[in-house]
Amino acid sequence: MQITIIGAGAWGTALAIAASRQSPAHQVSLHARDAAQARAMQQQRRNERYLPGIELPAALSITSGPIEAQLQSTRAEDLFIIATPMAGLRATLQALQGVPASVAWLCKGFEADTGLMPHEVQAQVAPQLRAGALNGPSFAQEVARTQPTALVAASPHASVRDALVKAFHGGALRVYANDDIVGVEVGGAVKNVLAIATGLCDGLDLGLNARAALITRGLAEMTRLGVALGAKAETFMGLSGLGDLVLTATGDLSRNRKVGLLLAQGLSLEQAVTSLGHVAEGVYSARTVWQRAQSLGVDMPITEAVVALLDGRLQAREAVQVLMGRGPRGEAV
Ligand SMILES: NC(=O)C1=CN([C@@H]2O[C@H](COP(=O)(O)OP(=O)(O)OC[C@H]3O[C@@H](n4cnc5c(N)ncnc54)[C@H](O)[C@@H]3O)[C@@H](O)[C@H]2O)C=CC1
Ligand SMILES: O=C(CO)COP(=O)(O)O
Repeated sequence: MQITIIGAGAWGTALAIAASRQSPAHQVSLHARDAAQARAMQQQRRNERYLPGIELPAALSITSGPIEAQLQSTRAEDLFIIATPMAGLRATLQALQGVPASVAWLCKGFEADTGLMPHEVQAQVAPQLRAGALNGPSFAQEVARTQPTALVAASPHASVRDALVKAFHGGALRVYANDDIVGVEVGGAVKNVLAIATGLCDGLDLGLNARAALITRGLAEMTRLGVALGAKAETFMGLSGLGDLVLTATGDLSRNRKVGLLLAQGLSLEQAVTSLGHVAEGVYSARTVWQRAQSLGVDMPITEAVVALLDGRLQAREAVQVLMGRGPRGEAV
């Protein structure tokens, strides 16, 4: 099986390492958009910019240049992984149009301009692809260090789910299959917005009770949106819902949580985003998640407060007051 990972950021690099270790029978290549970065990785056998301190396996090949050049000999049993942020998904899918292989993306968000979920972007630009998403609670650094991790392979196509399991399941990685791609993608997008909120909550020292309340009520609003979009409610109790929400909201490796912590310290959004050196998708998807919820009549008060904060319409403590000032209601989702 040829596995081509497009995007040499933290997560693409970690999964390329994991796939290389998984089986000598798999040929794995990691494609960087920047030729200089690719050359540095080839020489140093590390990705110091995005995943410092981790050795790249000798069998992993590093490429760059137009991806179209690598598509000619692609077979149905091969796998392309799109490891760019959401902002790069549309163009990468366009480049992969017509490949016979399975395709899966790793990005977690709603497209900033259109509000579309990743599989909806694919339906627009490359509807003939056999495609899906690989999600779940998974910090790149831990996967690269071979720490135990469970992922979820989501696709309406059994062959795509199977290709993802074949490529990554084994050793320290477990890959569960799920055909509810809407639920998996809503979980992945909304948990980033909620992680900004919990980072803010912890940065303001509001306490453990407040954090538990945010996570639980965040899960309720994530589920409401997902069900309104056609997802199964039980998906939100799984790896891409509760699992990734708990990880990202409480784990200090999260870039989205860090944005909340930095905003609470008084940094501007621009200062917070720049200081990360990595993408924090919640910053770019919060507004579209909120707009999509509004268009469906779904109540998402935590997301609404995060959007007001990111837009500069509310200060951190005012956002807390708005949430605490809401009237009483029943707990049911
Ligand atoms: N880092 C992690 O632990 C995890 C990240 N993800 C998701 O995977 C996606 C990628 O995340 P990371 O690798 O961590 O990001 P990163 O910030 O470490 O790296 C981003 C990579 O994408 C490239 N890139 C940036 N904008 C691009 C564009 N418009 N077109 C093409 N390439 C572009 C950059 O050159 C870089 O190689 C995000 O959507 C993130 O939410 C999902 C699970 C875990
Ligand atoms: O999606 C992730 C873990 O599953 C990574 O979260 P951050 O993008 O917030 O670091």
